[in-house]
Amino acid sequence: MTKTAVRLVDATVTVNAGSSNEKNILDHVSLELQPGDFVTVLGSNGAGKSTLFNVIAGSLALTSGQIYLGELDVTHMSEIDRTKYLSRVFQDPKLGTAPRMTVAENLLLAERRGKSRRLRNRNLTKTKMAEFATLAAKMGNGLDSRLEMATGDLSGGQRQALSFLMATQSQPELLLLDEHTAALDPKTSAQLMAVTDQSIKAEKLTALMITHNLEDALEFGDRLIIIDAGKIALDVQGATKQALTITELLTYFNRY
Ligand SMILES: Nc1ncnc2c1ncn2[C@@H]1O[C@H](COP(=O)(O)OP(=O)(O)OP(=O)(O)O)[C@@H](O)[C@H]1O
Repeated sequence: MTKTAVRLVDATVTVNAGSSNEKNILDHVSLELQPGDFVTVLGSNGAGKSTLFNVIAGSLALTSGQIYLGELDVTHMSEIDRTKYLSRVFQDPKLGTAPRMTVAENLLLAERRGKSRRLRNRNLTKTKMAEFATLAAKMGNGLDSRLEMATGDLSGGQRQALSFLMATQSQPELLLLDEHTAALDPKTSAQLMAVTDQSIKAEKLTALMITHNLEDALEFGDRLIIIDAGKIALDVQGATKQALTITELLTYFNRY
């Protein structure tokens, strides 16, 4: 049997059950990712992309179906407990970092992902600061020279780069990127996207990335899925993904 990184079996979320507004916002979705898969996720507004991420992360419970991380059935595991295995980066740079803490303190906190979150600043030794500077330097945006700056004083791009670093620094078994470059200007967004791609490849991370940028969805990752009305409407990988065009992708959006 092939090892899986994440597996959804018939995952369904029903809202307004029993009323005339009853709806499956996630509708019997079965999806399996192998370790190292980098999957881009497209879909129109309200299609169910965030719902998919919410059920994987544990912030929304399934009505029926199962979710596995590796071999572990996490269907009923709390969101907090799932952070031992997965990380999520949101669109808003303010989410995911503590504003009054310095960049180095945030990185120290992220190192303790899934363990006790008690922070001891004496752990920020010279060696640790040098290690964090090397880590931050790979973001290529000056974050490494701001390790002692309060995170709330960073630019949006630097803060989002920090969120990404924090999400990846302990090599999560699954990385959820929820439109993580959407709030950034085009240059900053392209820079973070390039670092994202490099990190996922270098660290062989398994990742799902929601984006509304069709070019990014085609350029990055080795698999692409489109969510439509809570279902997977398209799931392509390898050469089939490479052969996809923007025009073909648009046919999935022009139906509405
Ligand atoms: N708790 C809830 N109760 C009722 N309806 C909900 C709930 N959460 C989400 N929905 C609905 O489910 C549908 C899917 O929402 P979701 O946020 O997953 O879409 P999305 O694809 O992420 O959209 P966007 O691109 O706008 O972020 C929407 O119609 C939304 O209004």
